Formats: sequence, structure tokens, C-alpha cells
Amino acid sequence: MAKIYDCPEHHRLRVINKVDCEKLPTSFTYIDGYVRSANVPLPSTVMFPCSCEPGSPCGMNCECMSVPYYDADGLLCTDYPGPIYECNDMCGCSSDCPNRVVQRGNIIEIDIFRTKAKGWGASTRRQIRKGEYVCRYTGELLSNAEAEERHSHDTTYLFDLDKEVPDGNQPLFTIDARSYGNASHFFNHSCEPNMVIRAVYIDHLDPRLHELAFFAIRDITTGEELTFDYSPSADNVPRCAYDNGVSKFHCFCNTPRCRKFIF
Ligand SMILES: C[S@@+](CC[C@H](N)C(=O)[O-])C[C@H]1O[C@@H](n2cnc3c(N)ncnc32)[C@H](O)[C@@H]1O
Repeated sequence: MAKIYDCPEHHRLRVINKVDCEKLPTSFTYIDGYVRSANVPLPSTVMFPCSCEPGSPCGMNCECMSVPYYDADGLLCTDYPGPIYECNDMCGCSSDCPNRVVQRGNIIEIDIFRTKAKGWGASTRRQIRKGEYVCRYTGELLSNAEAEERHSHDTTYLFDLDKEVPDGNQPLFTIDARSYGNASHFFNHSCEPNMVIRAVYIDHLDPRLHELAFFAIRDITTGEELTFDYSPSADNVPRCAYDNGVSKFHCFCNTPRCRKFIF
């Protein structure tokens, strides 16, 4: 009973259901950017330009490349865990600068498909190289308090903007992808994922409001499900902590190193 339909309202997403008669929920609206709550300020606009030759791409001597986030092909150096500072509107460098990746937008076409045990999931329509940028995490930009109040029972669509928040401190803002978002709304959890998420700064340097972008951490084959680890620090938590009932979300990622629970 394979059903495949193009979703004009969901941009380039193609929806495939070979499992049941479920259709994509109409409560979800596709957006590539953000819906900003009144409680979220605009980011502070302080930016620093690099000093590269106008019109040419940055070279390895440029101060913005002193931490090489990307290689010459625009692939993320996946061992680098920190935030990425891309060249911005004040920089003179050209649009093909290797330090302008996320800002060029995503070019990977993604299918939404019905999984057997995890609801909807997302897969790639073409091969993705290790380090390749996949897409941003988009949705409603809320204050952390607003997000907690809305979804205290199920936080799986919430992404705290906490990449620069010291351990133990609360982030100020959160992205909620439950009702608005792009293909990342459908990214499921895996204990052995094929993507990571990184903080990215493009047109501002406000640490409270960094962007979030997904990158492949290994080569991904055509048709493969796109996944990330919802709880990466849980790798260090002994399984007995889950067995003792601390966690409640069962994981069906079905990978050899599955932790059995998402969190
Ligand atoms: C952010 S949503 C992902 C998209 C979702 N599958 C859907 O149908 O819209 C997170 C939800 O997907 C399901 N999910 C994601 N990863 C899972 C996994 N590894 N095992 C079981 N359920 C999973 C859970 O229901 C979770 O609350």
C-alpha cells in the first residue's frame, strides 16, 4: 500500500508511507526560518569582519580560518565540537568563501517516511558525504520558560540554545519544532546516529541566540534514515541507571549499541 505524495506546502519534501494509512499531520507547518515569540529579543548586532581581500574567498591565513571548522570542500571537520563562526555580511570575502556553508542554505533533498515503530522519520534522497551540512533546526523561538510551560510532558521537539551556557545554568531561549519547522522536525533519535548538531553564528555573535545546524558524521547512503543522538551525554550513563527506571522514553533505534532508552 505504498503511498508517495509530493507536499507543495512542505517545499521539496516527498512523503512516503509503506506502513499504514497515516497522513502527515496537518498541525505541522513547514518553515525554513523561525517564528519569534514576543518574549525573544532580536540578537545584538555586534559583528566583526575578517580582513580578506574583497571579492575573493578566505585563505588559510585569514583570522576566521584560524580554527578550521570546514575544509576546502566545505565539509565540517567533525572532530571540532565548538561553535562555528561563519563569515558575515561585513566580511569582504566572496560568496564561495569556504567559511560560508550553513548560510548558503541546504541543498539536500529529504523524504519523510513512515517508520514501523517511531512514527515519521526523514531520509536522504542522495548520498551525503561525511562532514556535509544537512539543514538547520528551525521552529518557534521561545523563552525557555515558555517552552517548558507548553511541553513539560514531551520535550522531544524542544532544542535549548544552551551550547554556550555553562553547565548547571538554564538557557534563556529554546527552539520548539513541534508545530513549525523544516525536515528536522522528523529527525528521529539513534544511539548510533549519522549526524551531529553544532552551534553556528552567521549574522550576529549573540551567544544566547546561536543557530543550530546538522552535519553528517559519516558517509550516509541514499535512502538512509537521518538521525541524531537526542541525549549525547547519556553515553556515559551506565545502562543500570535506565534499568532502575530513571528514564521513560523507550528507544527503537535498533542499533547494536542501543541504550534502550532515549532519556
Ligand atoms: C522530534 S520527534 C521525531 C519525529 C516523529 N517520529 C514524528 O512522527 O513526527 C520525536 C518523537 O519521535 C519518536 N522517536 C524518535 N526517535 C525514536 C527512537 N529512537 N525510538 C522510539 N521513538 C522515537 C518518539 O515518539 C519521539 O517523541
